[in-house]
Amino acid sequence: MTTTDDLTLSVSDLPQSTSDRRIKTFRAIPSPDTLRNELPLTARRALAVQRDRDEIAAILAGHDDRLIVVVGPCSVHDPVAALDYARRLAPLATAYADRLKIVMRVYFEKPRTTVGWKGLINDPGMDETYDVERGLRTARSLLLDIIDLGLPVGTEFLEPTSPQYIADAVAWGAIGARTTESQVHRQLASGLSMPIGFKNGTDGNVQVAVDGVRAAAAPHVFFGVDDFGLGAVVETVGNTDCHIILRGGTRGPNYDDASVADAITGLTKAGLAPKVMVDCSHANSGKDHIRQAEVARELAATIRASRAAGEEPTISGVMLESFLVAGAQSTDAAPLTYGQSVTDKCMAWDPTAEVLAALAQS
Ligand SMILES: O=C[C@H](O)[C@H](O)COP(=O)(O)O
Ligand SMILES: C=C(OP(=O)(O)O)C(=O)O
Repeated sequence: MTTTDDLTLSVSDLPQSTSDRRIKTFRAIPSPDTLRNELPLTARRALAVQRDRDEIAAILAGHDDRLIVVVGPCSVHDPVAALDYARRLAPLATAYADRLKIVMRVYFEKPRTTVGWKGLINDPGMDETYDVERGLRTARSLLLDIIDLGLPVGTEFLEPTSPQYIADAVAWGAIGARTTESQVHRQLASGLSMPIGFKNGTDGNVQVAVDGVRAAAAPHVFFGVDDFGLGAVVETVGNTDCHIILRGGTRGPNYDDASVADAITGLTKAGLAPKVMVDCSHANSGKDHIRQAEVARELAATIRASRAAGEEPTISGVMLESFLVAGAQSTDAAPLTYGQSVTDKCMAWDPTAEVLAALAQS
């Protein structure tokens, strides 16, 4: 816009636009409503999601003494392999249903320490073509297929507006270590319809996760988009089904008895339920997939000891990074190994099944 004051400027003084100087493009994508209508949740699936959310919330509140186990790949890059994994997991979820609440990890958005592949929604081809529309469609379609196998799905919420496209199908969510202190993510969690776990910070700080749980329990007003993709002011009621996840940190693991007791003290002081989920991967395993199984067995022994002593275990959930094939490969491996992670190293299927059996016995 030009004002009378600007008329004193010579043409050579006129600036270029000061907006969007570092934006290459804006690409339109379908609205959440369009995608949800194209790939509907259906009443039967919605009933399953609601039942799973309620059961998970009851475990977190101490009203159900089963153990939540969030298990699956670090990230989904190949929906066929993810569904293959889900077909193996579903019978175990049924077999152990009286002792474990198994939730499949179906992570589409990856927070990076610096740069790297940001997940299937952002770049489904893993080739820097960033076909986000395809990524959203593939992600939603996979979630529906997994629900149809009878498995609840868990995912990390990273982009503040992507939940509108998939969250109706999600039974449990996570806010990661790199975003647990972010106001934007705490506000987001306050409006999400499922229980949400806040990871401790990458430096091992657990208080930031406790603060995240408290912040998410409160109502918030913030910027967002509505179901039709229009900018909107979002008002939430707060989410009281949140909990913390111990994932270790730069100073080492934090799943030992003393660290768990410290975390419980922090939760109690904050007036929150004395329950934690423990991530057996990340800094609790030194990102060593073999070590993950050992961590899980140690946790199974701790839970068993609490029960033997007549105490209610404070560990109400366990997380495992697991895929069909052990370890990890680079996103540009050619050819890619079917069923192997392209982000963090994962446990293979057989040790995963053994660990699930050990957890069920705890
Ligand atoms: O869980 C996955 C990774 O630990 C997380 O996304 C960070 O990955 P990066 O350190 O390889 O970027
Ligand atoms: C990124 C993850 O973990 P964290 O936030 O604990 O690093 C993850 O669980 O995929």
